[in-house]
Amino acid sequence: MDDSKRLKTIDAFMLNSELNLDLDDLMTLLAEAYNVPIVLLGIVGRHEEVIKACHGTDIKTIPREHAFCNRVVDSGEALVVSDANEDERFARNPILINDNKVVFYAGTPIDVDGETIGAVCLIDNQPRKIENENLTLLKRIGALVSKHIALSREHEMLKREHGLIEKSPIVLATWNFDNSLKLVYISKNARAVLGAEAADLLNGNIELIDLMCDQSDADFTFAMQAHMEGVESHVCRLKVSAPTRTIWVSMISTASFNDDGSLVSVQAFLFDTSDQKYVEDKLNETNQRMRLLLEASELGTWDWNLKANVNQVNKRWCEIVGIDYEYYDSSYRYTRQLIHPADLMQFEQHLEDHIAGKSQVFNTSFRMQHANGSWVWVESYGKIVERDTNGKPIRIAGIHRDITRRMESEIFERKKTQLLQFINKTRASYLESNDLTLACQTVLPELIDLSDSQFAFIAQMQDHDTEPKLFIHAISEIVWDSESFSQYSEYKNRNLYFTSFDNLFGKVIVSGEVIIANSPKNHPASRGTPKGHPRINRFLGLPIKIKDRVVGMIGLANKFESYKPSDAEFFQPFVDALAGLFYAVDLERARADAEERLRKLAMTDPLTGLLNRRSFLDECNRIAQTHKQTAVAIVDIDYFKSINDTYGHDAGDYALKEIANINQSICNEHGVVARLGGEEFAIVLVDKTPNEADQIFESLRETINSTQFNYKTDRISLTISIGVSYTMDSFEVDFSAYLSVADQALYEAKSIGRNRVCWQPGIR
Ligand SMILES: Nc1nc2c(ncn2[C@@H]2O[C@H](COP(=O)(O)OP(=O)(O)OP(=O)(O)O)[C@@H](O)[C@H]2O)c(=O)[nH]1
Repeated sequence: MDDSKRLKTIDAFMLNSELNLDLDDLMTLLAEAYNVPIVLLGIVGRHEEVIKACHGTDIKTIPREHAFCNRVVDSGEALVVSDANEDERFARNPILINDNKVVFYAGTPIDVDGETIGAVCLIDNQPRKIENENLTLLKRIGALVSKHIALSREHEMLKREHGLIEKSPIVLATWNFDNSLKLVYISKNARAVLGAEAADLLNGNIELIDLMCDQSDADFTFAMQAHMEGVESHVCRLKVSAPTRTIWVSMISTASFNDDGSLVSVQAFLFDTSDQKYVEDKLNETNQRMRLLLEASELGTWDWNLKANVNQVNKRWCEIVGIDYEYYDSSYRYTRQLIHPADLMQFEQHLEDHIAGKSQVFNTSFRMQHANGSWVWVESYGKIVERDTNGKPIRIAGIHRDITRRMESEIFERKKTQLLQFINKTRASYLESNDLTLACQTVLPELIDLSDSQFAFIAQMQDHDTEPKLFIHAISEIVWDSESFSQYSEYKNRNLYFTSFDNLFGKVIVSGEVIIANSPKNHPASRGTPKGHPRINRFLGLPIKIKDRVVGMIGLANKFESYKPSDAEFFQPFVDALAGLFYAVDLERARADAEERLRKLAMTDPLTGLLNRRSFLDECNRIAQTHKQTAVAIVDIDYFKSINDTYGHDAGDYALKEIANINQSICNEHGVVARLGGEEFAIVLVDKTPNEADQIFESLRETINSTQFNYKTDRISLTISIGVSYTMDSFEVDFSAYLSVADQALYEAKSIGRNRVCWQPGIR
């Protein structure tokens, strides 16, 4: 059968000798009453029956399988065996008590918690009978013994519990209420814990409240009063003067009440928590010291609850950003909106990394907006200080340090270095490309970056023509409609000019002064922006000057913060560098113009503007590279000396210029015309057959022959003679030699009557 439940009821102490039932006298009484030699009380365990009280034997245990009582336990009923010898269930039972076989047995069950755990039995070594009423009496005695055992067990358990408490540092106390609370129990360890004997406390020699010092007697009275007023449980901490030292005792008390709500009793645990209090005090002290230290060290503190999204800060934190502590809004959203937009992403990335466990600490620097509108640099250092049961961070705490001064000087130094590099880059770019526009375009993005602006342009004045205008070397791409698009295309083609100066940037040019407009629409010079143009919130115009003459400007717009005079000062070296470059470019341009003029002068005949002999020969050699058929002619005015003589030298000059013009108008499109000197011209015709060339020369001769040259009041008629040489392959030809050949043909023309075209012999 399954007797596990029953065995559970018979716990260890019931089987061993610890539980002294003190029932041996009862067993003797029963032996006498029933007139039997042996009476015993046995508890049947898993393997044996343990005799807990007996009369007439010293036996301690009986193997379970031989125990008659086991039958009682199995059936839960009383058992009477009048003669075991006659009963086949027991006939071969080897059990002997006092060397005698058990012959008579009458047992009644012992029931505890509804389980039969053993039996009280009468035993004899002779057959006997038992009257019914005697059996009933035995059963009643069995029931009484059952109760006694249950009570003994409970008593033992309580004793153990109390024993435990008495060895522990926890004092258990009970007060009963009868008009007032009276201490009716206090565990013995009161002496060890509170330094007063339990007996003294119980009989009133010592009052518990008298042990308490400072305000603790009031706290104790308050606790008891609270229970009398219906409070069920209460916790307080009491300072107690124990004989050797003062201790801190925590008291947890609970009250029990009648159905009508009237107080019955109060039970309390009192335990020494001095160590804990010491640690707490130390912690408070440390915290206090930390707080003072933090305040003295100018550190702001923050404590951010991630769950509630609330950021608690101290006064100093508020001071750093100029906020009144009383009006501080602890929502994280508020803190977030104080952070500079340019720093926010980095700030949140650091935070995320720390929460995700990627960094040991959260440590970053960023700008926060001060209540006065300026930006302060803050260094933040924090750490997760609390996690939930799943290990998820729920609190981060840290400190803030105002590092504005340090950062501003660091940034200023860094920017200064950047500016120098930037200026060098501009110069190097110009020197490398000899292209100022390209140099300006190259550095424009860095200029925007360095000035924290959104837009910028670099422009140079061009007033070589009558209308002054501003040439845009470089400008941010701002396109919002087709017109601005074509403007930007003009810029790409290096053809964008600003011509109107009746506006904000014009003011820079006209006044030659730095213009700072942090609210441009309110500036008197502002004419607004075209419809569709991105908003210009802030503007800084820097004039570029050479010896007080404005030669250009830099325009910067939409810095996140206000432009300040210090910005203009900061960029002055760059402005000067640009002025230097503008000056260099102007000088270079003037030098190139002069050179070009000189070159042209060296190449041309001053009277007629035609090429001179040397440049004519150069031109012929150039032509020879690409053209094969070339006719070379020398044109000479007939009897020119007599023109000079008759009409004067000026008239002669006039005639020379007129003939030069006719030469050009007829021959230029076919080749090159030059004046060789005196009244002699040279003409080269290219890609013409001898006949085609001859027609052109003939037409030239005829034109001059039929033209009347009017000089002042004089009517002058002229003729020319032309000598022509010709080559089919002009490559590597010596044109000086060909000129000589043409000269010979000219001589021929002169000698046979003038006003004619004569060819090199053998060509036509
Ligand atoms: N007005 C003027 N006369 C010049 C210039 N250069 C040369 N002459 C003159 O041109 C004249 C050339 O005369 P000649 O070489 O004798 O020849 P010609 O009178 O044209 O006679 P043929 O060539 O034989 O028909 C000289 O009187 C020069 O002084 C010039 O630049 N201007």
